[in-house]
Amino acid sequence: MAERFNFELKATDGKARTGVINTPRGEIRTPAFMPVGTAATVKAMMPESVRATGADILLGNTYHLMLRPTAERINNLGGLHKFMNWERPILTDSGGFQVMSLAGLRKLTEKGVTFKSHIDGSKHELTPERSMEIQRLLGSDIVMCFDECPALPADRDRIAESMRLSMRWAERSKDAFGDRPGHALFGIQQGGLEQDFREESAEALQKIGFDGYAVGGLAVGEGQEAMFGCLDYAPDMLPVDKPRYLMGVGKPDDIVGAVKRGIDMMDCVLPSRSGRTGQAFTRYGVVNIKNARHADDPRPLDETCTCPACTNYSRAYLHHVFRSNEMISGMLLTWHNLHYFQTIMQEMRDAIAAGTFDAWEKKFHEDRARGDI
Ligand SMILES: CO[C@@H]1O[C@H](CNc2nc3cc4c(=O)[nH]c(N)nc4cc3[nH]2)[C@@H](O)[C@H]1O
Ligand SMILES: [Zn+2]
Repeated sequence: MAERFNFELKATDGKARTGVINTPRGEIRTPAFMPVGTAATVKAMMPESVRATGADILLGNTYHLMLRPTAERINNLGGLHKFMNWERPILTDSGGFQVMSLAGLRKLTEKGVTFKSHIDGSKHELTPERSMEIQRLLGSDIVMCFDECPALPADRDRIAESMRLSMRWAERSKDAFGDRPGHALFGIQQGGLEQDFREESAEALQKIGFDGYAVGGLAVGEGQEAMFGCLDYAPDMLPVDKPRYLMGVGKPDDIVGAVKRGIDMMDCVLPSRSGRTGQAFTRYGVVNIKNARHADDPRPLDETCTCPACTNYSRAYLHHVFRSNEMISGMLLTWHNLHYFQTIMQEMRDAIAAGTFDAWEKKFHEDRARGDI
């Protein structure tokens, strides 16, 4: 077990990279996809099932856990790993993004954000210092700076002002984080879709110095073309020897495009959230299992998939349990989706190591064009 946190680049293929992040709680193979475990659970999944899909690390949320059951309670009970029975690495988001997307009555000042809980209306405050304290109480292995993520579209002045606030908060986050061997603090690049602001943000973060760097401010409704346009230059502005984490992404083709552009880590609610609604991601495209055409289909969801849903059940069964709103429906489809996302991550890690990423990407898109699913 590594005592400290370090990133080893193993191979590159074009801009795509594969490597390993060594942490005291185990290694993270990159490029890595992190299932989202917002309220101390990856919804509908036991932790051992999450591990069985191939995940090395999962994501938790400062915002949700500070409201319920509170970071202090989790700390008193031994920390988030023990609390949720996941002993491998956990990355926690810092709360600012979730406050802006979930909380009510928000007031943003230089100090931080005050807001009302979306659960019970109680009043709370998040600052860089409080966010660092919460993530420390949780026992998070990878801590995110407290930042502000502006909703797009926004005008340049708004984006610049927000990015510069986030850079001042990054400095305060680093000061409050202190020196914690074996724990990492990641800075978050902001700047919207403005190349000059992205450059200014990357320079500001590197002057402060972080263990990893996230590309923030994306996957906020800008669309894939605009996101890829930004990813054509933003990751290159970040240190080559540190992990690069694209927050909140995404659909399978978003993930492949991000890895192609030099991203090492991603997280998204999509596979779990859509699994609960009956939307299955397969090698050949998306299957909405509630559609009547699956009612008598004896085939598995995806013949190439080795997950429990595809190994032991027919489309007809999955269709039935979704139509009858049985709990097993969300469990099986969430497991399948997370398994599929981890399968493409493993295939990309192998392809980059073999120098065959372009050929792999070509087949990835050809398979999805088949359409007869
Ligand atoms: C596709 O899923 C939908 O879209 C959102 C994912 N998109 C996203 N962009 C993000 C940006 C940031 C950021 O700039 N800073 C911090 N600290 N955290 C972030 C978290 C983010 N998540 C989900 O909420 C979901 O509704
Ligand atoms: Zn499957």
